[in-house]
Amino acid sequence: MSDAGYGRAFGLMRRAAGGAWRDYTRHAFVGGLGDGSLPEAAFLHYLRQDYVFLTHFARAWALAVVKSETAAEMQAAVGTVNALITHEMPLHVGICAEAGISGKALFATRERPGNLAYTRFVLDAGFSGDLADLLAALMPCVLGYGEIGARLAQEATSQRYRDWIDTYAGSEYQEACRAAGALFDQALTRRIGADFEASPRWARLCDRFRTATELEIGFWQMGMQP
Ligand SMILES: Cc1ncc(C[n+]2csc(CCO)c2C)c(N)n1
Repeated sequence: MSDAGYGRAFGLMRRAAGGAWRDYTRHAFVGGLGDGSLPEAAFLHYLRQDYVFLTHFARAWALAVVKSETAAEMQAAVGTVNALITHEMPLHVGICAEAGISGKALFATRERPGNLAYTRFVLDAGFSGDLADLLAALMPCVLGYGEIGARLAQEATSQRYRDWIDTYAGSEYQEACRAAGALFDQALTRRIGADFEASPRWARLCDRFRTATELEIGFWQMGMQP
């Protein structure tokens, strides 16, 4: 598969991540969303953990505002902070409420270690590095879900998790992925030059991308263990 139009840096890092990318985007949890075999208890457990995840993910995008060097970078980052807090997080609250999980129970969710490791890894990439480091850690999440949603929309054999699939396969999210990929290319070009692979920083940036990808695999794994 190509980079799905999510930009040049993503295509290169995705390839450099090797089997980890495949294990993330074709995990058994993803297969269960597509064929409807994922137990509801696992899905709801995942959603509750994901709510906590999004809280810290919004903090990481807020850090991207802090680490921005241009108005365009600031605008892209703050737009994502806003989308996360005003759209994505209430969506989780709504789905959980429909399933009988109150806001109080959702907000009291205890964070699993793998969840904690992932978001604090991303935040640390930003605290200890620049916007290139931070975005390398953020991209597997943003673009991986875009790729998974687009594929499941074609291949799903069950309607059970159709709403979840449609959220990520939809044109609005796919457009957000193309914008994130463009931001990533521009931020890297500004900081390491246009010949990404020739930069002395490239290997380390690829490492951050791969580690975040491995932490996504761990997140699916956690989702299957309510
Ligand atoms: C574990 C986990 N990984 C990725 C996503 C997807 N996601 C998180 S934030 C966001 C919007 C833009 O940053 C998207 C698509 C998720 N929900 N949970």
